[in-house]
Parts: sequence; structure tokens; C-alpha cells
Amino acid sequence: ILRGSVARPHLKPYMASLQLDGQHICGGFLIAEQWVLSAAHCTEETDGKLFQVLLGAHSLTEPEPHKRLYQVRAQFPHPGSNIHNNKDDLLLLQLEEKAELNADVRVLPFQREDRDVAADTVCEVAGWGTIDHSGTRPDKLHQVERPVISRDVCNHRTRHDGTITRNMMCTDSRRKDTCKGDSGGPLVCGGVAEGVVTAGSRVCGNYKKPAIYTRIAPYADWIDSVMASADG
Ligand SMILES: NCc1cccc(Nc2n[nH]c3ncnc(Nc4cccc(O)c4)c23)c1
Repeated sequence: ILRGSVARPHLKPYMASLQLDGQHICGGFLIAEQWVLSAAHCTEETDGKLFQVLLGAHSLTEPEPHKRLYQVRAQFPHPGSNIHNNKDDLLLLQLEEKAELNADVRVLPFQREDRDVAADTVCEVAGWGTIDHSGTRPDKLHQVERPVISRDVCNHRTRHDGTITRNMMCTDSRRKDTCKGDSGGPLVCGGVAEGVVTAGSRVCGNYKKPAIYTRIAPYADWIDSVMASADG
């Protein structure tokens, strides 16, 4: 997160850190006791290894009362996701067991009504992604508020030039923005997850490249079907 602030500890109890060998790779969030939602692109450099999921954390390194690292039983990238574009950039992770819910570990509801969030709505995004252009990685969770911009503005030829589909949404990226390692985290508007951070052009903090999110509502049926099929 560029030019945000350190989050209030454990006030985003749905946040997950997707890790490989103890290193934070991507964000994610708890959508059910045994399920985390993130971005499919996060699996690009994992060469088949499964993530471990850290829940209940504020600091990535310090001991905290409800911090716990969960093994992943299975990972389900959306079938339409691919390395060439941002389409269907969603990843469902089934935890090895149900997460123990408490004050620091909570499920975040996601939007099921497929209707665009109005432009200028101020939403919040959090993550352990880089906090400056030299790629400094924070120990503590950071957050930033960002206004939604309309798909038409985001698709302008000087911005993302028509690549933003109905299944995506954008926020203004002037100065304050998402960045490397924030992918997979939720865009929260009015207490509900409306989108999932996708890297898109990977640029951070440049107003000409607004931040892109995969809208969740269009994928509610896919999410429900994967959870139902794997839960048995
Ligand atoms: N703001 C959109 C957004 C959301 C999520 C991730 C991203 N960026 C990135 N995702 N993956 C990456 N691998 C390498 N470099 C990256 N961006 C980068 C790194 C250093 C300086 C800088 O200005 C930008 C990214 C960008």
C-alpha cells in the first residue's frame, strides 16, 4: 500500500497473508470458516507449491494472541484466469481445517448483488504490500481509502484503454494506491467486500493507471459451487 497508514491492529480480522516459506506473497480474506479468497495471479511464481495462510495477524513477525498459520488443503484458481490478462483473476483456498473464529479472525461478507459501486464512493483497501517505490515491505498491515472511478473513465484511452470489463472496477491511483504484494486483498465499501485487488499493469501510484479490482458479485455462483463441491 503506497502512502496509506498502519491499520488499527486487528480491526480487519478478515485479512489473510498468503505465504511461501514464511514470506508474505499476497493478500486474501476469509469468506467462510474454511475458505479464503485471493487472486489467481498470486500462484504465478509458486511453481505448484501450496500457500500457507496467516490469519489473525497485524505484525507479520511479532507474536500476537490469535495469530495462526493454516495449511491449505486445496487451491482453486478460476478456470478463466490466465497469465496474459486480468480476466477472472480469482483464487479460492480451502484451509486444511476450519479457522478458529475470534476477535482477530472473522469472516467478511462479499457483495452478491451484481450492480456497480457508484463512482466517488470511498472504499478501503489493506495489505502487507510494498509501501514505497523502492519496494520496502512493511511488517504491519497498512490501509488506504480510495474513491471508486467509473468504468468509462478507467477505460479512457489514456488510462486502461478499454480493457476494464463489466467484471472489473477501478479506484483512483493518484499517489495513494495498491502495490506489489497487495494483490488478492479485498476492496471494502460500506463493510462489504466488493472487489479483489489485481495487479493489472503492475504500476503503483500513477494516476494514469488506476488500480483494478476483480468485482466479486459476478462470481458469487462460482464461489458457492466450489465451496459446496469441496466441502462435500
Ligand atoms: N496499483 C496496482 C497494483 C496492484 C497490485 C500489485 C501491483 N504491482 C505489482 N504486482 N506485482 C509486481 N511485481 C513487480 N513490481 C510490481 N510493481 C511495482 C514495483 C516497484 C515499483 C513500482 O512502482 C511498481 C508489481 C500494482
